[in-house]
Amino acid sequence: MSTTLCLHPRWLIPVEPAGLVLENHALVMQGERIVAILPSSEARTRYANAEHHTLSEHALLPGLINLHAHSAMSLLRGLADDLALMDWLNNHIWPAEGKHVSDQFVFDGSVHAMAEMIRGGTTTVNDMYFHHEAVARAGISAGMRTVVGCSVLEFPTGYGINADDYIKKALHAREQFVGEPLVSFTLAPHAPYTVADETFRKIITLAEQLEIGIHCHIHETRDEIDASLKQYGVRPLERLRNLGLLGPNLVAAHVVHANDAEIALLARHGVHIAHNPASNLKLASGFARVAALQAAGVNVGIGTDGAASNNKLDLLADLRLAALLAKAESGNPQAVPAAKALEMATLAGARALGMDAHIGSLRAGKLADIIAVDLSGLDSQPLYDPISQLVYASSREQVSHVWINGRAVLADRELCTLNAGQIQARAHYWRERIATH
Ligand SMILES: CSC[C@H]1O[C@@H](n2cnc3c(O)ncnc32)[C@H](O)[C@@H]1O
Ligand SMILES: [Zn+2]
Repeated sequence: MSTTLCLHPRWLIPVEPAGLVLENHALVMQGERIVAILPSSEARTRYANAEHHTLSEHALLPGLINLHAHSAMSLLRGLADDLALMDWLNNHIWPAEGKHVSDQFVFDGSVHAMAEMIRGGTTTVNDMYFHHEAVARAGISAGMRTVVGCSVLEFPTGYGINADDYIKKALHAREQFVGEPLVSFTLAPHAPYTVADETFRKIITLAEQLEIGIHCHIHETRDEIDASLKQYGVRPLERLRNLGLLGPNLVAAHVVHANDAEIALLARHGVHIAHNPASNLKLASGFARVAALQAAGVNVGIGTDGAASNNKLDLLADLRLAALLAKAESGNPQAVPAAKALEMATLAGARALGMDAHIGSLRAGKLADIIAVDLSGLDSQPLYDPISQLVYASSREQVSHVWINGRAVLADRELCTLNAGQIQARAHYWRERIATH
């Protein structure tokens, strides 16, 4: 019988229903699951033999879900800054990836990113990269819930040769991790400008057969739309609709540029959006119309994108940015209020991944992906509203504890599953290799 852990936080924020804050309540977990949320006093009698842990000045909430990341790109952080997307990719990132990306690079970079994410309260990452087995192994080492997005492009990158080869590698990788509780797979056609119609059709069929999701960069820049109009005579979203890609198993990363008709189209097809506010600002891609998307009923989660375009992997910072940007972009201070921002980084992400029955909120029966944020410091005072404090005034350093699938991966701000010193050493190793070649 697994041990029973009973957490007694100052504030318990289940996220579902939005805005609810429970005081004098406890959360009970057993094995990988939350088994009860009940008044603290009742928990102490009903679970008298359990391990009780008081978090007297902390908020307890569901783990954050990073809906769009390229974890291994942590090793390319700061390599090429202050550039627009296509210059950044064509002239800097793709050449560097061509030279350096290997199984070991992806494992080291992914572990590094996961350590950083866990320390900031992220418990699930929806990744998209190469060397899928290495990403999955990194997730298992970190104890992090990992959705491995298997990239598909038409051209060689050092990992695959052509679209069929990338797809073959994706299917092979997926087979290696069947039954692994923390790891799942998606097919990740890179973008409309790097993937041909025929490949999109193959991916749609395969995803349907395997019952897995699709993850794709879409409408990230104006250049992408102009190029599509020139090559295909239609904007990318119309092309993808015609191909049959739009549906509830699609996570569309970015969607910075969408007109009213396209927003209605996304809503009609139940497409999920991974909004990446920091990356969109840094690459000068533009301002996603988050308020309009949400008003139309589109589910919008939050991603960091890779550390080479963010340059941090700090979801708490980015959910604050998402809330602030939505207000400025829409001219409406009520756009994305604090509780909505928190929902975007948790439950909306879970919904986008088809995992909302299992993660994304604190509820009996769900998996125990949980974080504690210390609100005792002067930066959090005076504290009128813990959700406001979390979203508008907290920083990643305040994340004190993280459990994933019921297992402690951060305790009193110390990593439990990973060795920070070793991760640093690997980062130095890669820095030397990359900077001198
Ligand atoms: C197919 S996933 C890996 C591939 O995508 C590149 N990439 C990283 N960030 C972005 C972005 O914001 N837009 C488009 N492509 C991006 C990454 O360097 C890999 O080559
Ligand atoms: Zn990306």
